[in-house]
Amino acid sequence: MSAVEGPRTVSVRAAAKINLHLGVGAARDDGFHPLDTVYQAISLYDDVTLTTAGVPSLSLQTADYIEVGDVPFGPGNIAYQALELVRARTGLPGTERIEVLKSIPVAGGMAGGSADAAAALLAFDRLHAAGLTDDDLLALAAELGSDVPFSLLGGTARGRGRGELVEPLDDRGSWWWVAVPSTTGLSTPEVYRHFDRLFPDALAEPAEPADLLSALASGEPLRLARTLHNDLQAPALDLRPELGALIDRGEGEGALRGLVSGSGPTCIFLCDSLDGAHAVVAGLQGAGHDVVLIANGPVAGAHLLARP
Ligand SMILES: C[C@](O)(CO)[C@H](O)COP(=O)(O)OP(=O)(O)OC[C@H]1O[C@@H](n2ccc(N)nc2=O)[C@H](O)[C@@H]1O
Ligand SMILES: Nc1ncnc2c1ncn2[C@@H]1O[C@H](COP(=O)(O)OP(=O)(O)OP(=O)(O)O)[C@@H](O)[C@H]1O
Repeated sequence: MSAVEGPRTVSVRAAAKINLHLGVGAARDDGFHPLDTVYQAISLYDDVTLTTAGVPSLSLQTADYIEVGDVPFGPGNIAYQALELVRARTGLPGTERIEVLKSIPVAGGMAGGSADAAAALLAFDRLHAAGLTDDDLLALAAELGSDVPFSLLGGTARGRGRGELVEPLDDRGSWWWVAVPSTTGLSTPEVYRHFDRLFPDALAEPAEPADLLSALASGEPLRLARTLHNDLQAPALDLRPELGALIDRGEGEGALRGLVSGSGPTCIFLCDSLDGAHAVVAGLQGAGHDVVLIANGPVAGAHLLARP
């Protein structure tokens, strides 16, 4: 007599990213921009659950500040694309039910889609015991998007190439951030195109994060605040001028520094402590910003969740 095997389930959690430094060089021949960036994973998460199933399906649950309709269902979803890719490469048969629980703002400059792709890759590997190495997973991740390798790695890391070449960095801090998402997202390619329009003479080589690296190693918030840098902030603010007032307001409420997260429009504020972050939240909510989130970093990259 052979035992009938029931469905198997694996859940993986992946974090949002912010860019503490985002140096952007002139567009390469392939259209991508060379980057020298410092990523940090912060405590805002998406969870991806895969269950072996005869018929593939995708279901989505979102935090109350996320419009479920902003996230594509079916083949347009990057978690689905990640599974197509890893299935093709491993040659493993089977289909899965995908459940995405989303708290990372959509089209917010926080790599929410990349987190889901990274989580789906890792979940597939563990669900099917595919035996992919970390390097295999990083290479597949790079095919899915420039930010996806970092979503696997997490922590604080330098990103070069088009952002896909990642290496961990020494970070002695535990940093407190306030994040203010916008109700309407910004398209990443559109922000890069606007960078090209604003800076037709951009240097080929992106700016390096020299001072930021020593600030991270010091663990001192004020030092880090002085070295935060984002070359996509000018195009993002030009496309969304109201973000400038938000940054000023957050700094007026006591944040050490505010800036646009990646390609925006989410704005992030470095605070000196958790109490400092609560004060900034209260000030921004008082100024009419309904959704104001607190997160700390660095946190881990994509990882399995224990199941009961
Ligand atoms: C803005 C950042 O989030 C900063 O970390 C990333 O550079 C964006 O990474 P991503 O969303 O994973 O981007 P991808 O999916 O690889 O590319 C989307 C589009 O963004 C633009 N893009 C992206 C990365 C890069 N280094 N140069 C670019 O010009 C390209 O138009 C590309 O077609
Ligand atoms: N699983 C997913 N979650 C969110 N968006 C997705 C997903 N799959 C596909 N998308 C599409 O990708 C677009 C970009 O979404 P995402 O949330 O990754 O943007 P982002 O955080 O600005 O990206 P990045 O910071 O990496 O540039 C969305 O507008 C949506 O149409």
